[in-house]
Amino acid sequence: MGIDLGTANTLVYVAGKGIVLQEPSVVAIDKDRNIPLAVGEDAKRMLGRTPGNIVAERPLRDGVIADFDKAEMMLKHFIRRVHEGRTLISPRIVIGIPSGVTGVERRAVEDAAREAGAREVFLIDEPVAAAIGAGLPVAEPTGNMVIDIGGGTTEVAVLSLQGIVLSESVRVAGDELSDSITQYMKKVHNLVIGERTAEEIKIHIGSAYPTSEIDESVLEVRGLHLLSGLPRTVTIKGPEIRESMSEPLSVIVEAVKRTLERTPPELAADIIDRGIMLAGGGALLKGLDTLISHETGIVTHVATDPLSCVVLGTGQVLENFKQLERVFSRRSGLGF
Ligand SMILES: Nc1ncnc2c1ncn2[C@@H]1O[C@H](COP(=O)(O)OP(=O)(O)OP(=O)(O)O)[C@@H](O)[C@H]1O
Repeated sequence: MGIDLGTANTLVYVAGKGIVLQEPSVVAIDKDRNIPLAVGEDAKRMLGRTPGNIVAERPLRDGVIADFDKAEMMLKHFIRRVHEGRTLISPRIVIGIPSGVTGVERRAVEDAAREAGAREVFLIDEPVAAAIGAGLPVAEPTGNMVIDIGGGTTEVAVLSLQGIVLSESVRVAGDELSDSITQYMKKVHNLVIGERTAEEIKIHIGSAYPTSEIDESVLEVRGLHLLSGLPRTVTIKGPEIRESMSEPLSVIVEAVKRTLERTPPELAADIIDRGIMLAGGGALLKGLDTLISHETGIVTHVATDPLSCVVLGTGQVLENFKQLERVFSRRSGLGF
């Protein structure tokens, strides 16, 4: 089983079957009895809408486990669901984790997977998994750059010969972009909006670079008016939302530039030839490829299915285990 245990979404790949589960990483708990009431999509619908005795939360923050018990509950639930309620046959699990995490954070993911029933747990650096899942020829002695923009972390990595040559991980990604929209709505429109609404605004009229489609679009947003305290609808425009996200976007662009500056010349030449690959849900932000291309002068592509790259990569590792185990344990973060 291959798992992308993400801040925003968890995906599971089963060898021979493909992706069998794709759910938001959210758990809703009955506080009185300490049992999960809902996990995944059902729990996400409860975010910000729960009465006092129920709490709906994300167990991961910035790509790492923030609440161990809830993360374990969630993993157990997903693994059981994949096994369709049958008794676990103690699977071997390959999990993608951000490359910049500490030893303690790695251990937390490994422990949660073991507690959830895994027989063997192997951790793979997310940029490596994303590159494999995006179809980059990572086995060749050529430089490839992948930028994986998830919910909590953005990872920029240069890969060659199946390993990470250099990487940088910043804890600014899709969720930070949504938070900037929330703050903007409050400050400029006096409108208090929830997490889900901010994400919907980003997906519908958010952009990183001007395009006529976005710049002419408007959206009606509902929230609570700060001054009157009453529900209100406000109309917003594409360009103001782009402007509201400029700060976190520049943090991502700077991380890419810093990584390029540190790249050895031969690999840098390869990256100029091959271009940069964008993966992760954040790659779906309109115009982000154009912004990175414009800022770096290097052609930038968006992976075919950015949200699935990491889990597809873990799946490929699983299905070619013997072949990849040798290479990964020697060169990068798989197994330790
Ligand atoms: N169409 C879209 N436009 C812009 N952003 C999007 C779109 N679809 C998803 N996202 C954003 O992508 C992010 C989730 O991406 P993904 O599922 O790759 O993250 P993750 O793997 O859970 O996070 P991490 O890697 O940080 O642990 C969220 O912030 C979400 O709002």
